[in-house]
Amino acid sequence: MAKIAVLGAGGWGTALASMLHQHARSVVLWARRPEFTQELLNLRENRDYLPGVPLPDDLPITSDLNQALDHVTLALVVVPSVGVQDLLEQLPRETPIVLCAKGLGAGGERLSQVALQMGFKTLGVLSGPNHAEEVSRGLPAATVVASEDEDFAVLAQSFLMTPSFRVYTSTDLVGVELGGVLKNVIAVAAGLVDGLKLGDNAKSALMTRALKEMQRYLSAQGADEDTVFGLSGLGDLIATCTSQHSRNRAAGEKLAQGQDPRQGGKAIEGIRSTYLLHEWAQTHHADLPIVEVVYQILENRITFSQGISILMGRKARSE
Ligand SMILES: NC(=O)C1=CN([C@@H]2O[C@H](COP(=O)(O)OP(=O)(O)OC[C@H]3O[C@@H](n4cnc5c(N)ncnc54)[C@H](O)[C@@H]3O)[C@@H](O)[C@H]2O)C=CC1
Ligand SMILES: O=C(CO)COP(=O)(O)O
Repeated sequence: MAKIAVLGAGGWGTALASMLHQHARSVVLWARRPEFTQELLNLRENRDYLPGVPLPDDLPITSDLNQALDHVTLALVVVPSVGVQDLLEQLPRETPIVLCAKGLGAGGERLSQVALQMGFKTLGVLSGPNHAEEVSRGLPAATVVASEDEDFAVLAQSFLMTPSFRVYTSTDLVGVELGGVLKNVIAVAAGLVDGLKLGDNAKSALMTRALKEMQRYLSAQGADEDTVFGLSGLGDLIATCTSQHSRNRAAGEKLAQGQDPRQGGKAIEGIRSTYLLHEWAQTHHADLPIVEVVYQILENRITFSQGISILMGRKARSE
C-alpha cells in the first residue's frame, strides 16, 4: 500500500494525517520536536494546534524523520512557509513531495520554485478552502492538487481523495499555489473590515475587488486566467475572509482593535506575505492596492480611515 508521510504536526498536518488515516490510508505523522511527539502520543490530541479533535489511537506519530520517510510514496510538507526550506533541506531529493503551505519563500519566490531549485523533481501543491478544524472532523471539503506533471497530480489525487475530501487536479501550479498566498493577505484586510464594523457591503466590495487584484498578480506570474475563479482562488478567498477559524482574518480583527497580532508567537502567513508582495510590487511598479494598504497599516504609516480613503478614492473607472 502507498505510504504517505505528513511532515508537520500543526493544525493542518494533524488534520490531514488524521483524516487520511481514518480512510484507511497508510499514514505517518512527523513532528519536529520529540517532546511534542510524546505529548501527541500520550494525549492522542494536538492541544496546541488542533484542540478538541481526538486522534486515532493507531495513527503512527514520530519525530524520527528517517522513520517517517522509510519506503514513503508521497510526502506532504505541512509546515508554515518560513520553515519549508529548512525542512526540505533534510529530505532526499527523490522524495515525491506535495507542498501545503500558503506562503512564499524568503525572497518572495514560490515555494515550488524553492523546491525545484533545491533539486526536487516530483512535486506538486495542495491548496483550497480547507480549514483544519473542519477537515479533521470529517466535514465535506474540496481542494486542488496541482503539478506541472499531470500524471503526478492524478497519483496524488488518488492518495488524498476520500469521501469527505474531494480532490481536483490542475496543471496550473503557479495559479493554484499563488491563490492561497494572496487570499491570506485579503483575509487580513477582511478582518480589518470586520473589526472596524464597516459592514457587509464593504466586505463584499473588498473580496470582489480583491479577486481582480489576485487575477492581475497571478497573470503577471504566468498563471492561467481562470484558475483564480476555482477552489484555490475564489473558493479559498470566501472561506478565509468569512471563517471563524481563519487565523489571518482574526489577525486583521486584532489589528482593528489596536492589538498587534504578531505578538501571539504563531506565524501569520498573510502578514509575512504582505511584506514580500509589497517588495515585489515596488520592484515591478505593479498595482496591488489592497496589499499596499494592508502593508501601510501594518507599518503604522497610515490610519485605518486613511486606508479606507485610499481605496475608496482611487481613480474612477469601469469595472
Ligand atoms: N490550518 C489550516 O486550516 C490550514 C493551513 N494551511 C497552511 O499550512 C501551513 C501550516 O499551517 P498550520 O498547520 O495551520 O500551522 P500551525 O501554526 O498550526 O503549525 C505549524 C507547525 O509547524 C511546525 N514547524 C514550524 N517550523 C517548522 C520547521 N522548520 N520544521 C518542522 N516543523 C516546523 C510547528 O512546530 C507547528 O507544529 C501554513 O502555510 C498554512 O497557511 C493550509 C490549509 C489549511
Ligand atoms: O488556508 C486556510 C483555509 O483554507 C487556513 O486559513 P488561516 O491560515 O487564515 O487559518
